[in-house]
Order: sequence, then structure tokens, then C-alpha cells
Amino acid sequence: MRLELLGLSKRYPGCVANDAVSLKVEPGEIHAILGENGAGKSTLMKMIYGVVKPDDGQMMWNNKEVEIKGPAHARQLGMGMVFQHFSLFETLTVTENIALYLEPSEVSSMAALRQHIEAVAQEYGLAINPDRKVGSLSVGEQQRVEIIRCLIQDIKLLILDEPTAVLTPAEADHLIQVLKQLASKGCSILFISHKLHEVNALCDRATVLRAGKVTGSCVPRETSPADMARLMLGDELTLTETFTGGKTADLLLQLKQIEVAPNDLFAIHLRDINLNLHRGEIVGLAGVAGNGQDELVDLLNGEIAANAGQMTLSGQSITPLSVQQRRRLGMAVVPADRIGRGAVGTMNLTENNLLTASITHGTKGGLINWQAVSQRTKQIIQRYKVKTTGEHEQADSLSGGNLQKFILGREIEQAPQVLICFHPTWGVDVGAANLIHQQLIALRDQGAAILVLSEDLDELYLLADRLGALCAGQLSPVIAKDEVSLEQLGQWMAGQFDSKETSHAH
Ligand SMILES: Nc1ncnc2c1ncn2[C@@H]1O[C@H](COP(=O)(O)OP(=O)(O)OP(=O)(O)O)[C@@H](O)[C@H]1O
Repeated sequence: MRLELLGLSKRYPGCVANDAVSLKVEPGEIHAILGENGAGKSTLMKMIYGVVKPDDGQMMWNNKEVEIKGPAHARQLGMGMVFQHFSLFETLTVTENIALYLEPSEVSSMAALRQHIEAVAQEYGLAINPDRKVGSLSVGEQQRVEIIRCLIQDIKLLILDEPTAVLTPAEADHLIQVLKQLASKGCSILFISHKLHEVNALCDRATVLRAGKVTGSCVPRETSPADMARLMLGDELTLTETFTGGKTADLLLQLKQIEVAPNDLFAIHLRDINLNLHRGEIVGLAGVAGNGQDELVDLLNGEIAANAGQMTLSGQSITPLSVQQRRRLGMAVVPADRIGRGAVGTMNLTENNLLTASITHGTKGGLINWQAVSQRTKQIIQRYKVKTTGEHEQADSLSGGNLQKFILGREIEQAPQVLICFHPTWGVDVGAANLIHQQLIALRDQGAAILVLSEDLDELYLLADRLGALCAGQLSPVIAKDEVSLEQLGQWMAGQFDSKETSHAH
């Protein structure tokens, strides 16, 4: 047996994150850990990898009892882990980040390491430039760096915490091939995912956690995604329907011939972006990470300025306005990375709520109305089913999916006129994704205009009224969803569209 856990437990103040968890993983086995947000999956993986120390229980590695002293010890034993929140230094290059992760004895020279990175990247088709600063990479690309730095060692167990959450379908399929190849060489894989069809296609076994306890296991290949969802969530699951909305004549946000020149060597040049967002519609933009999504979101949020073109909200120019001024006019943004830009990890939920609420309703006459903010925070927690000990809990102790629900809830509850949403359901379980989709639809039906940037095409087809794609900083046509076949969208994602055709507003 490669790995055996016997009754591992971890308690936090006010919650039992893992309650006597036992499981076995064989060499070469791909083992899924399933469970709703906050079920305890990440905590279990962190105990195996030595980031979190168990309160009780035993761990066997290659049939011998071990006590993992920390991640460096876990790596020495042959384990690698790809985290949900990246642990990379933004101001360092890809090579420097990987060098920091390795023991000094493993790095003979930076040039040799650089070559090794290129070789691994090529072997697994994980395109990356080793000289780029990590801060200039998109979320999807940063994840590639995390994966490469695990594959650079001779690993016996690879732990992945929602690795495909930010990958495009094609990238995710590719990663699945990579993992299959690794497993066939005898490397065991522990895999957390909320994408059940993926678990079904990839995994040999699955263990289901609920409220920190093992509540079941199954052979994913023989179990349908719907049955796995039921194992995870009980009968609470209501299956997602398709909604119908539609474009109205009432134009809210307009982008006209927008041009944003790159502000660093690796930023994407946004060219001739023309986009109209109408009251009561959701526009979905597909695209492979790193094709201008970050730049477009920063532009709309007011963090970077356009070099040419105009942006108007209800006819008023917002081009020169700051982030705060745009928020006051009713714009809200959910960024891609929830810790760092979506929330401040070391602040509690009420304080995090105040960060954006202060602009619209959290303050009066310059004074903070803590009672009102705290009341609203409680409402968000309740309405969006955020699993937490309360509004005083620090943001970074929430599970990833629960923090995402909180951030989404915080922005939706401000009833913005225009909501820009990047990866709205990244890392949230099927039940919560359903809830978020319903809330976005409800917001749209109240008359908001919503722009969703996502790499999950199922999500885009489900939510959007009109669809388009970004490729190399250019926008494809954006047309009614029913008129865009999957094949057409794939072609747009690959840049096969005539930019002249799109240079008039959609
Ligand atoms: N450092 C911490 N301090 C306090 N509570 C914590 C801490 N880390 C995790 N928890 C709590 O432990 C529980 C399990 O969290 P965990 O992150 O393991 O869930 P998860 O199954 O990985 O969820 P998700 O699918 O949302 O990522 C949650 O209720 C969470 O709030």
C-alpha cells in the first residue's frame, strides 16, 4: 500500500474539520476525494502533506508508520502537492519560484534548472516561459507552474486540490492524460474535484467526506455523476435547469474601440474591443487563460487605463473614473483570485464585507456603521450557505469554495447595475454552483447587466444570453447563445474570427 490513513482527526475552534478519517491508496491508483464545500477535503490533504498537524490518528507510507514533520519532509518522501491557493512569489520568475521550492542540493545551476523546467513543460505539454515573472501570469498559467514544480521531482504521490477548476476543457482533458500517464508509471494520485464527470473519467476509487467524516466510497467509473452528487450532498440536490433571458434595448455598459497597450512585457494587448452590455442580460466570454481576460477585468474595474476608445455607463463616460467612483455608479467586480484581490485573508468576514460595502452603504458621514455591516455579513453567510463559524471568522480560514460563495454573495447583495464576474463558481461544489447560478440569474432578472468570464463552457452555455470569446486580446462576435455552436465557440477561442466583422459594437 502506498498510503494508508487510520483515523486522522483535526479540530479547529468551533469545528471538527476531519473526524477519524481512514482511507487507503495503492501505487498507481487515482483516488478522488469528494465532498461539498467545507467537508474537510483540503484539510485532509494538508495533513498528508505535513502542512497541518493531525490531532489524532496514524499515517502509513509504503507500509511504515510516519509522522510528517512538514512539507519538506513530505517532498523528501516523494510527495508533491498542487494547492488550491497558489503559493508562488509574484515578483520572481517561474524558474526562481521552482528553485525556491527545491532543496539547494537539487539545484546545480539556474541554467540547468531552467532546461529541466522546459523539458518537463514540453513532455507534458504545459507551455510556460521559465523567465516570466509569476505576477504577470494568468491564474491558469500559475497553476501550470505549480504542476510543473511537482513533476520536476521523482514523485510517488501527487496531491491535487481542484487542479482543473481554472483550466479550459481542452487543458483539463490534457491534464487528465498527464495524470493517467503518471499513474501508469506507478505514481499514486489524490485528486479533489467538484467536476464529477471528470472524476468519473479519471479516478479508480472515490472517498466521500461529509462534515469531516467519511460517509461513503465508490468506483467512479461505475457510478454516474448524478449518483456521486447524491452521495456528497444527500437529497438536497436540485438539478440545474436552463434559464431563458434576453437582451433588452436598454444599453448600460458600452465599450467602443478600446485599446489597451501592455504595461509589462507579458501583458496582453487588448485591441479594438467593442462590447455592449444591456440591462437584463448575461454576456458570457469564453477563452483560454492568458488571452486578455485579466486585462479586460482590470480595465473595467478601473485598475488600468485604456490608451484609446471610450467606455460609458448609461451614456456617461467612465473612462477617467477610479475604482471607487465606478462602484458608486453601480459597477461591481468579482476577480479571479479570491485571496489577495477578492478578499483580504487576514481580515474577518465583516471587515471584508466593509471593503466594498463601505462605498455604497457601510459608512455614513465618514463613520463606519459596524452593526449594519455585521448584519449584512450575517445575511450573506445565511443566504449563500457559507460554512463558517460566523462573521468574525478570518477569511483565510474558510474553505476555498465557501470563500468564493462569500465574495460572490457580497457583490451580488450590493445589487449592482453591472456585475463583472471572473470564474464565478471556481471551486464551489455542485449544490453551491447551482445557488450562485440562480442568484446571478435573479440579479439579471432584476435588470442588471452581467459579464461572465469563464473557462467552463457548460457554465457559459447555462448562464449566458449572448456568447463570445477572447483570443489574443481580441473579441470575437458576441451573439445569441442559441446561434453559437460549441464548434463555433471553439474556433473563436482559437482566434478564428474576422476582427473587422467585430469592430462594430455587438
Ligand atoms: N485554519 C483554519 N482555521 C479554522 N478553521 C478552518 C481552518 N482551515 C479549515 N477550517 C475549517 O475546516 C472546515 C473544512 O475546511 P476544508 O478547507 O478542509 O474544506 P474543503 O472540503 O476543502 O472545502 P472546499 O471544497 O470549499 O475547498 C471548514 O469548516 C473550514 O472553515
